[in-house]
Amino acid sequence: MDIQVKICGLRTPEDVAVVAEAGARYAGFVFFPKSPRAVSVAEARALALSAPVGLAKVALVVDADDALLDEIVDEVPLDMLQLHGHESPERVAQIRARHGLPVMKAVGVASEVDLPALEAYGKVADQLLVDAKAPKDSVLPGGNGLAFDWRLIAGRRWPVPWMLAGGLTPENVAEAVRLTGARQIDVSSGVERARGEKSPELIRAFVRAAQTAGAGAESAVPRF
Ligand SMILES: O=C(O)c1ccccc1NCC(=O)[C@H](O)[C@H](O)COP(=O)(O)O
Repeated sequence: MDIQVKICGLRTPEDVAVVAEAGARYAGFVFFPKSPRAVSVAEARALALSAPVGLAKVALVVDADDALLDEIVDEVPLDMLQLHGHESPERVAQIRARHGLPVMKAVGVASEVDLPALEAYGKVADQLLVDAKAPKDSVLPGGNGLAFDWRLIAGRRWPVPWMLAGGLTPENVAEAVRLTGARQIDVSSGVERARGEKSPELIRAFVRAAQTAGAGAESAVPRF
């Protein structure tokens, strides 16, 4: 089973190069001013232009208005928009129609009651990001390095591709893949040496661990 990895919160051309060399599929740029990983539109443009072919560029926004989205989409060569705020299903559909880019909607999960939202967003988004719900007092709606109970989604499937996120690390990603059956994995805090600062060693270790977990899962499937 091929596991696709997204590394989120890249801020330097070196981050982008390491992520690509390590074999990740997606690179995420955060447009949320309060984040230690925030980049400006101009910075994101330079980062996206430095990305090699095959590395998909994702813009992460939080309840962005049309003006900001227009600016980002006009300036930054992108492959996907990640909506990480309280965007309603109607707003997701509107953004998708307006910008002509695939849209991934992040949904925070802490308990069973959060799961129906995944069904609702699965009808309007191109992908889902199944993430840990941010604590109420958190400044950041995501990227807090917190995991949720993966057993909540074990065996569940949605009508669109989805990524697992929240508190993943090189050490726990194999168990997360085993429990959830995720084929796409997203990480930010777990590959940082300091808040907002990516570690090349941790990025490489994470991608290796995720891909090894995927290969293990494949070999468990009987071949006839
Ligand atoms: O990373 C941020 O600073 C951030 C800010 C605002 C909204 C979302 C943000 N991050 C989301 C992510 O990086 C990931 O998609 C995901 O939540 C995993 O984060 P982590 O638990 O840190 O691995």
